[in-house]
Amino acid sequence: MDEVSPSNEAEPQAQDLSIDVKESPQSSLVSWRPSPLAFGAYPSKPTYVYKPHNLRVVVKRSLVTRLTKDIVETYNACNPQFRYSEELNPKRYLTSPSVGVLNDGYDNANSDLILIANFILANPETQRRYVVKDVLGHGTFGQVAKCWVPEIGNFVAVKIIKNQPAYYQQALVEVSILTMLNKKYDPEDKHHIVRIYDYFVYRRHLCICFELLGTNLYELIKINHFRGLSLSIVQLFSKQILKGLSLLKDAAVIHCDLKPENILLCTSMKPAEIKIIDFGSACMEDRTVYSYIQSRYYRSPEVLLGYQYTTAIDMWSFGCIVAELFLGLPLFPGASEFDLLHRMIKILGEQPPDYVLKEAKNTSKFFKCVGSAHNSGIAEASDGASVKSIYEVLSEEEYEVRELKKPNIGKEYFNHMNLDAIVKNYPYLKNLTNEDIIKENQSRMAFIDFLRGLVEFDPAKRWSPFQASRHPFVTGEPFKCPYKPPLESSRLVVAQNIKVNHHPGGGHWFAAGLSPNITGRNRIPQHSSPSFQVVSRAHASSYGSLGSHGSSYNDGAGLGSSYGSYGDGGNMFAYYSPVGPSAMNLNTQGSGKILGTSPDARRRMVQLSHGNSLGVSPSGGSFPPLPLGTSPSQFTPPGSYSQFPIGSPGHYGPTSPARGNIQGSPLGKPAFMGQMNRRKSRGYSGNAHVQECSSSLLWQGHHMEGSSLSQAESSSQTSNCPLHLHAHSTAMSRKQQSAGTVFHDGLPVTANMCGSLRHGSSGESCQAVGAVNDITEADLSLPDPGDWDPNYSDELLLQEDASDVSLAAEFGAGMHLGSSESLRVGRNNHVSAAGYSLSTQRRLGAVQTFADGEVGKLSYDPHSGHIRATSEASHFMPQYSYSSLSRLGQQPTQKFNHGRPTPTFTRGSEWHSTSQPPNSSFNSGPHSPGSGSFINVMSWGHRANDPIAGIPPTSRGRRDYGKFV
Ligand SMILES: Nc1ncnc2c1ncn2[C@@H]1O[C@H](COP(=O)(O)OP(=O)(O)OP(=O)(O)O)[C@@H](O)[C@H]1O
Repeated sequence: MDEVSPSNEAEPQAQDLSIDVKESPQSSLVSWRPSPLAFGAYPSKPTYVYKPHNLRVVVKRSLVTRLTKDIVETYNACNPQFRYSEELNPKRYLTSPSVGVLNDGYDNANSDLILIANFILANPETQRRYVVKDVLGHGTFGQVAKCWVPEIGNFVAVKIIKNQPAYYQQALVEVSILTMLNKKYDPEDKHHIVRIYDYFVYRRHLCICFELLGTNLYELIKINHFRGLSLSIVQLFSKQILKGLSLLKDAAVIHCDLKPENILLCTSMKPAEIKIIDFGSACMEDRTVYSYIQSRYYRSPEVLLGYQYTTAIDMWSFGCIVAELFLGLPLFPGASEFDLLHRMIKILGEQPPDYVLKEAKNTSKFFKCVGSAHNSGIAEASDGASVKSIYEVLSEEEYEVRELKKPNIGKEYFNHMNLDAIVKNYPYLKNLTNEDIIKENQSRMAFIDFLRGLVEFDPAKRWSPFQASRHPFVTGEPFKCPYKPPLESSRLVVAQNIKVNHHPGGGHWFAAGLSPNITGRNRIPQHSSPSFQVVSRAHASSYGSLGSHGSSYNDGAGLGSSYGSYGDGGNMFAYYSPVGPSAMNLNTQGSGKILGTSPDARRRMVQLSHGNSLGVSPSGGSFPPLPLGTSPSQFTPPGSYSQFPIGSPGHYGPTSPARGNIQGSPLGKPAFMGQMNRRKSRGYSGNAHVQECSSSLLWQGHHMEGSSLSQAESSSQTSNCPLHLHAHSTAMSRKQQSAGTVFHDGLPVTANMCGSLRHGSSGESCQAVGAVNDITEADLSLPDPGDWDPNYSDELLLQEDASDVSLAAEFGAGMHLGSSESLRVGRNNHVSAAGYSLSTQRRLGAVQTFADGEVGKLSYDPHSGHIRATSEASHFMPQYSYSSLSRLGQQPTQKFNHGRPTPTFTRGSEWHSTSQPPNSSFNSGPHSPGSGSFINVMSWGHRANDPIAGIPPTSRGRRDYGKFV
């Protein structure tokens, strides 16, 4: 506030008398020093003279500001003996646990770099500094920190990968794919794919620098109390996601983990913009090595059934996401794969086509054959109408007999178990006029038709991003009749090399796609659907190898170990060398460095110089590229040298590393299992995870029972945790007093809908903690999506979300990717062309710390819901996520920002287990919890007044695979 200050002449006296003296902007630049008199007796009369002609406007700093900003001087004024020492400052740890046990004490037991506030990550090559300010999230791969870049004057997000070779390897895939997408396919940043700015190795951690984004769509739904968003917002997001997906299709990249958590709001865009993140599971379309991909709720039928998959699986996930955006709840919240499939069949009123079931490797797990062999192929008539299939889905009992275990079945959320009815009967906003309702109905009809083209069982009939983007729901054209998509051209992908220079390992990349020396692998497999029409054309934007040889991750010191894998069209090789020279910093005689070096000369890869090594396998074809999508599991035990065939997509026998004859993992068997689990059974339920794992994991030729993991999980999941307590105490439950929307003649008759929240008691919470493993959807209740806030507006919600976030959009000057190319990074920004290659020298510590014992102890971390290796009790360390609810000006909620993965259904667990299911379009059927009631009745719908603390602060537990590090 501007104030009038005394004259200049009087100022010195005034300063002597009080620290509350007014300062001019100029004087504030001069360091203010409190005088000892400031703490003396207050003078009885002013000692300065008021002279009107010397009046000037000054800005007054508050007493608190001065005392705290200049605290050291204040202390000195109080006590001249006081000496400030930075070392004595208490550290604000951002990583949990914060005890350094690995990597010379830099890493915790989870191999995460221990971060404290203002920790500086530095790119050793460019000297660019990233000052860690907060942790944004946690994922399988490590931590994502919000960092300030002083050089640029802006924030970025830095993903700090765990210091383990498996994660390092896979993170390199993310770097390479994202680099390719950014540079080659989307140089102008128009396709809603996150921008990658930089990457480097710091204290043995690969650090990947991204543009800073905002809240993810799951958090957005959560902030909205799991009420769906309006169709106009769903349309807006759909359009943008489709842009991203069409880019991925052009680039022949499958994201493999599309879900609301991996779609983030941009921080500064108006209208709201979103971007797709997390390419850590992505793979090239012709390198579909893994059979267990996608988070369960968003898992496509072909992945579930073990059929060959393409970019079409992302379209399925996309369909699930848009449905969830509208409904506020997942469309197929399967507690197990069996449950997932049954939900799909029920809601869609169909089942996968016979041609898929005939070839899929898991068909017998879920279906029985009820027709004769000669009937095969008549599952679909020529006019497209389905005829009786020769396959019938197993009942629960039949499944149990076959698999010797009961399938996990989740709660049924929807009263109406078919897609059309679920959407049509979804509660309307209150106070809509008749005209609004008619419009809404029309939009819903278009939306249903849109969804039907996405969650289509037949991958060959499922719409492509291009086809979907022409749908009236997206274009906004009037919807009159079922949409007939334009004919989609298929493409012949032409191999072309893309090189990502200056890989942190030094030099050439391991392959991230095709290599010219791999023949016959650069064609996207076509589905053999009777209805699929292919018009082949040359692909304008061809893609190819991002590199050409295997990789390893290793200490620079001679005692390090080297890991690597590489493959070709028919085989994939993996190797491990316990004493291999550093793969990350070995220089060959040429300009390049070696990745994947083994002490065995036969396995050593010769690095070709950058200039001429595009797409060429480094050793004359002996070490063909590592396919994108490398799994942490691709490591072999010390000294071993394994080989397992890759095969083509869709051939899953020995194709997946999960089924390969790898002899073991340097991380230890449990570690390997944990890593495999990441790939195997993403979803929510820990039980389901174990179940899925045990049913299909083959390792060393044995059937993996999963029991050890199961035991580990269950025995470790009983730990109490204050956070959990908190989470449950703030969990909401609901009671829907009356709700229901009857669709009648196109117009809904909206019943009186209201609901309430209550905070669970701590006693209940304790129980819930103890039984965390038992928390399944069946125990959970729902928020009431029917109890709408008449004042609610999506736009307001989005505004709120974006309002408090530091912007990264201006970032860019000087940020660069690759070595010599100018790259646009983020909107409005250009990166400089200054090259940076990364020094990968391990300056600190000589030996990589991957001892079996360190990773072999499983425990359940109730903070995060992760199964993790622990060596000691984790710290109870609150963190306030940048995307946490506290950003909305609410009571900050304690947040352990470990990210989403959890072996339990944490999303569901956010609701109180005794609450009553809604009456509206949500079912209280056989799997629903019984009746319950809200205590402390609170209005549910009024967002502005909602106690945000009532929303559980827990991180997003969205996967069911065990976290193992
Ligand atoms: N660019 C970004 N800006 C803001 N937050 C981000 C950004 N990238 C990641 N995050 C946050 O960090 C979390 C983890 O990131 P990400 O999904 O990339 O990690 P991950 O280890 O690959 O996770 P997953 O376990 O899903 O594989 C995200 O959910 C998000 O909350």
